[in-house]
Amino acid sequence: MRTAHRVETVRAAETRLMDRLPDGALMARAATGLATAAAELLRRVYGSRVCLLVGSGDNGGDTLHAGAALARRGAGVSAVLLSPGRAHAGGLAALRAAGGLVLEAPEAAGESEVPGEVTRRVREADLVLDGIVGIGGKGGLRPVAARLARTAYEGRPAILAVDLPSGIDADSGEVNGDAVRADATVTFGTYKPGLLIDPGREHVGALRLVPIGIEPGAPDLEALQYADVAALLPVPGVESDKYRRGVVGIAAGSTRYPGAPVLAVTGALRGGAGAVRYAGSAADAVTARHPETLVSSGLPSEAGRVQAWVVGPGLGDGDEARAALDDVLATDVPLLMDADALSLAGPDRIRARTAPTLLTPHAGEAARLLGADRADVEARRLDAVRALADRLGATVLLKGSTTLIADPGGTSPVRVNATGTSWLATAGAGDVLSGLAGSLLATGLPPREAASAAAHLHGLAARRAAGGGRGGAPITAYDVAEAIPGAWRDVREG
Ligand SMILES: NC(=O)C1=CN([C@@H]2O[C@H](COP(=O)(O)OP(=O)(O)OC[C@H]3O[C@@H](n4cnc5c(N)ncnc54)[C@H](OP(=O)(O)O)[C@@H]3O)[C@@H](O)[C@H]2O)[C@@H](O)CC1
Ligand SMILES: Nc1ncnc2c1ncn2[C@@H]1O[C@H](COP(=O)(O)OP(=O)(O)O)[C@@H](O)[C@H]1O
Ligand SMILES: [K+]
Repeated sequence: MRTAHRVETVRAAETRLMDRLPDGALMARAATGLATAAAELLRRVYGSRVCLLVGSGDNGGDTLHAGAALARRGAGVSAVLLSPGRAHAGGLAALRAAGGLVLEAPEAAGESEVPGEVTRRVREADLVLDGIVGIGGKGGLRPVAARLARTAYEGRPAILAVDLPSGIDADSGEVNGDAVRADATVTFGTYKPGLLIDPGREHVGALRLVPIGIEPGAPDLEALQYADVAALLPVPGVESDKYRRGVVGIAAGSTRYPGAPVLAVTGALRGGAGAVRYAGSAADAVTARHPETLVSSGLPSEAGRVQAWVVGPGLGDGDEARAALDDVLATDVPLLMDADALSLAGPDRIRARTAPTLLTPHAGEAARLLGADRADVEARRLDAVRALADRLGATVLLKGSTTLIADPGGTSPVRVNATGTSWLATAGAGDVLSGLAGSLLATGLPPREAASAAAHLHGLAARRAAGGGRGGAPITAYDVAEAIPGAWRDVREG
């Protein structure tokens, strides 16, 4: 499990530890880890050119100390102080003692006064360390810092962010204004939520944790790793039969959208349930693709027993859709609500449910349920997913470039899934996810676990289908569904 903690929690843990350690010990640990990561990025430290962007706080202190360590190993290190009078004194002394050069580009003097020497040092460095601001930062980059960051992208240096890319919000991943875009980030003690949630996450690059000994306790955010997901995935026992494995029902589709239920069924068939029932008007399309599906065209409750229902993909908003929705809302089996079902049901009827309920909105659907703007939801995903789970009294999986999963009540950490790829932004991918998650619900997993396992597998499947790494190729939602068994095997085999 990868865990992340909010700034408040990190600071409290830091205070507890500092009471037991000599002054500067934590910064020394952070700086050592940072210098090691910088050296790996540089490959050859001796003779390399390193430029430090240094703000007024301890983030600048870490950076100056790491710069001193690199200078002692033969790098040519220059530090650009953005608040010359307030730069970390110990770090500055260490850098000077190691032969580093100190330059100034005061924020107060403004963008037009940045000395040419500073611009040149940034542009021509092999590596720039972003020590402008860390967990003490508020808002986006100020103008001089923003300009130097731009100079770095336009030049040749690799950019290594210290603790977090300056300008992103550590707790939420919000980016208000300019923020550093790093090739790599070294974070100290624990991950910060903003490093794992978009839009902040897009600025992070390769992420590395340097342990410094803090014990921050229960996390605010967690990301499941292979072993965590493997422990959740149901495996049939020798005595299993299709009913004991769980039956999932899909209430989806309409004459206008006959394809969505096919995709949901495709995901469900690969999600661990022993059988998939389909209820709706697209039975012919479903059986044409999946003859193994148990289909019916009447109301869901007349289709036979299931252990979980999925309602919504391609349902439309006609009378049949309303009837199917009313029918499944009245059942007491776990229910996954997606797409049209979310807007048709509305907040009050979702809140009224007492059986386990999982909602899988994308940002637009979440915005409608919250009465907010889509852009606001995308900018503040963590707040949005928590608010939605609390207001609707249901588990919420918020889709998008970062998938977040929250239970109501705020007592358990929000889960984040980052196994996906932007190739997953393709029509119908959400329908596959709803079938997959519904299938896992039917096997007996609680909504939070079913949602986490489904999001993880779905993202991995997309990567397998698209071809991993930095490349990849366009994929269809069907390709994603077909790649689920491979992703499942990868997870179980570690
Ligand atoms: N906690 C730990 O366990 C450990 C923490 N460690 C390190 O300490 C870091 C936190 O240090 P910190 O608290 O001194 O805050 P930090 O982020 O350097 O900057 C705050 C200053 O920046 C300023 N400022 C604010 N917003 C700004 C902006 N947008 N643009 C520009 N400037 C802005 C603001 O001053 P202002 O100019 O607003 O008066 C404020 O004074 C942490 O990230 C990690 O690197 C490690 O050493 C080891 C253990
Ligand atoms: N940029 C992205 N990176 C990773 N995953 C993404 C991205 N954009 C969308 N996704 C994922 O793709 C799926 C799209 O679902 P959805 O928006 O419901 O599409 P549809 O309604 O067409 O099925 C979701 O699982 C979502 O998390
Ligand atoms: K930083």
